[in-house]
Amino acid sequence: MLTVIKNVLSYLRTYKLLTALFLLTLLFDLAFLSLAPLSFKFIIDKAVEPRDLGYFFFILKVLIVSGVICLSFGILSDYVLAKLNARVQTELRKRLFEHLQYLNIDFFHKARAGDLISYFSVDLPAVERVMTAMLTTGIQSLTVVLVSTVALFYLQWSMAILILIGAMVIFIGPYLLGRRAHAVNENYINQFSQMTSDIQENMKAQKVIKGYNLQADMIKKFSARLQLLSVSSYQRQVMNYQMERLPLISLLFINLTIIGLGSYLALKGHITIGALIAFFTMYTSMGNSVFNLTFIIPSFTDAQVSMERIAHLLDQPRESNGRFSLSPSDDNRQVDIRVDDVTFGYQDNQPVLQNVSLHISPGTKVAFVGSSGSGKSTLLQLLLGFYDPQLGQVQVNSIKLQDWERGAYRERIGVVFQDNFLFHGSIYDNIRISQPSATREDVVAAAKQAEIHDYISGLPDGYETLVLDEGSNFSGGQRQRIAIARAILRDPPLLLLDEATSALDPISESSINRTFEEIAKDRTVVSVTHRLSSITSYDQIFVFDQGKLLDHGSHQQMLANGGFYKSLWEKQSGLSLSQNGQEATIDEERLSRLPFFQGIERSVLKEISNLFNTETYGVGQTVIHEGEPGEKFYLIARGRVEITKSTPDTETGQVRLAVLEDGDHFGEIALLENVPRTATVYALTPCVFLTLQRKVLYYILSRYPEIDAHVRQTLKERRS
Ligand SMILES: Nc1ncnc2c1ncn2[C@@H]1O[C@H](COP(=O)(O)OP(=O)(O)OP(=O)(O)O)[C@@H](O)[C@H]1O
Repeated sequence: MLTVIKNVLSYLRTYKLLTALFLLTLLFDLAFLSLAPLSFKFIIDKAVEPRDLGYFFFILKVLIVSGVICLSFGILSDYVLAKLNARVQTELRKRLFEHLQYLNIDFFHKARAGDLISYFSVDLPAVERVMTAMLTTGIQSLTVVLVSTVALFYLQWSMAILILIGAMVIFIGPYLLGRRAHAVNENYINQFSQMTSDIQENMKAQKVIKGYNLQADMIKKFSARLQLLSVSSYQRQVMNYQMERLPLISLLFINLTIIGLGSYLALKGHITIGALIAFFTMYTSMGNSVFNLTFIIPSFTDAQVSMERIAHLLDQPRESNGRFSLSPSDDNRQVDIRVDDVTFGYQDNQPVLQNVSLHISPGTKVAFVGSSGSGKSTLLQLLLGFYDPQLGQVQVNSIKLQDWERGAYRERIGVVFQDNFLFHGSIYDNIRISQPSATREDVVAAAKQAEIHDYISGLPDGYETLVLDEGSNFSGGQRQRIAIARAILRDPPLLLLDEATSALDPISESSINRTFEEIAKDRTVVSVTHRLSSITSYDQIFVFDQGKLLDHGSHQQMLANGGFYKSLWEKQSGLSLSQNGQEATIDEERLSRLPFFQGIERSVLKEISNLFNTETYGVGQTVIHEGEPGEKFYLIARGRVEITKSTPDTETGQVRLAVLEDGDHFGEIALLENVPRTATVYALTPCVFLTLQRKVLYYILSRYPEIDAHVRQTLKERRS
């Protein structure tokens, strides 16, 4: 409890003047509440006993005047407390939000979004509640308890029926204020939930925000939101206090009535003075106040937990930040990157990149390729400064990345991810977010370059069309083009592309690749991709496998070198897609590289290649269900799938076996016999498959008994 009180006092320290004003107004309020019983002494001694009606009315006037004065101070104290609360809350919210903007990206991978939101929706309100409870009920009840403890020595109580009637009067005020209070509360809840949505959006957008160094903009926008929330919170609190105050006013009336009526009755000799005093002290009874105090104890418990959580969040490390904003030889458009013997893992002792060294010269186009999970995206994230290497270093323009002021470095970067975040707002704002100083013409020019201008212009609201639910009202390709326009508008010397086209259908993909070719001129481009055909013209290709850099060079050099790149290339070549992406074909050369078709005559392979069908699947669709009979073989012409198997050992009941992509195949046992599928296959991206039915294959092969036997034998061997 002491920690909570200490914390609340520390929050109030920033607002010394307001706090002092509040305490002063509260003092007047309390003075009346506590000292009112003393009036009986005067009434009894100076008015009732000597039966002096004139003096009685004088005391009554003094009581009414001081009552009104104290009531006014009480109302003033409500306003001051509401302001104080709104300020402290705004300050705490801002402090937490600012801190979140600069936390390591790792924090957001580990934390659950809902948990983060609850700092704002649960913890801060708990702090607010305890602050209010402390400054109102806490101080008041404590004072009354102290005073009434002394009074109890003298008093006894009666006239309970009048109290019951008074209690009914107490509810009339809140009833009358009900509708207005409801509206004010509704407005507050609306503002609050909008703020929660903004925060949730912000958390999801951390990559884009960090990539484009948007923290300051985000804080500014959030401050504007807080301003609105602060006003509605202030109104709500004033209303709540009034709702609480109304019964007090009623109580005051009852007090005055009792004092007046009781004294009058006593004056006339109808009741005893002792009964009158006992009745009055009912209102300030210790029991009541003790009840009030016990009522606020849970809020202390809640607040203690919440304050610890908030302190823990504020203790989380921020992104490291250096002091260099310009290198000595900087002309702002040249970005020279050296990765020097870098080892990195998300967890200690589990390196995802091992001893990687490479150089990216200014103005060149380079690609990171390799098998899934080989660390390509991780290296790109190191280049973005999202993580620091555990060993070795990344140097930009001969300066260690950690020594750069992160903002200054990221100002030079344009980044397009596979999934790009679109903020709630217009398309125009979504593009302009990367360059707030851009004019409308600049935005339109960027949209034209990203080949999305015509589409936007054709929408009824054009550039003002609202992006709903993170962009769900646009296709993957349109969202991607908006993100590309965003990157182009920034005109960055360094363009980072992380699987920027893999979520797209083939038509969108090839046209976006042309766009990239266009915008890549005059800048350094680093592209992570698994689609080799899109990077054959790049200056350098770096090939990764299991966290190690295997090879690098131009496409031609690496084909000549042979090795892993050549096998990746061969896996993907020989597969073609029609313009509309609906028809895939495979040539005999590629077929002959499938293990069970090796050594078969080209003419037969040509016939087999014509037997393949094309099947397309959308993201998340199941291609094969575990346990279902299998009669088809699949070859991925384009796309990425996940292979999972059911197991009782994991929470989800599934274990991931592999991720396969362009050129990979699965389900070959189905070509041998009709056995149940041993795993489930999901499409991770839009997929185009070439499929071959067992029955169709053997119908053709029945004409070539030798080949038929060879294929069956190879499949049998591969199965065992
Ligand atoms: N935030 C993370 N926390 C923990 N492990 C991660 C995280 N991101 C990636 N990994 C792991 O690091 C390894 C490399 O992942 P990375 O995404 O860099 O590979 P990649 O070559 O880009 O693969 P892909 O082409 O499938 O995206 C993988 O084993 C992956 O599971």
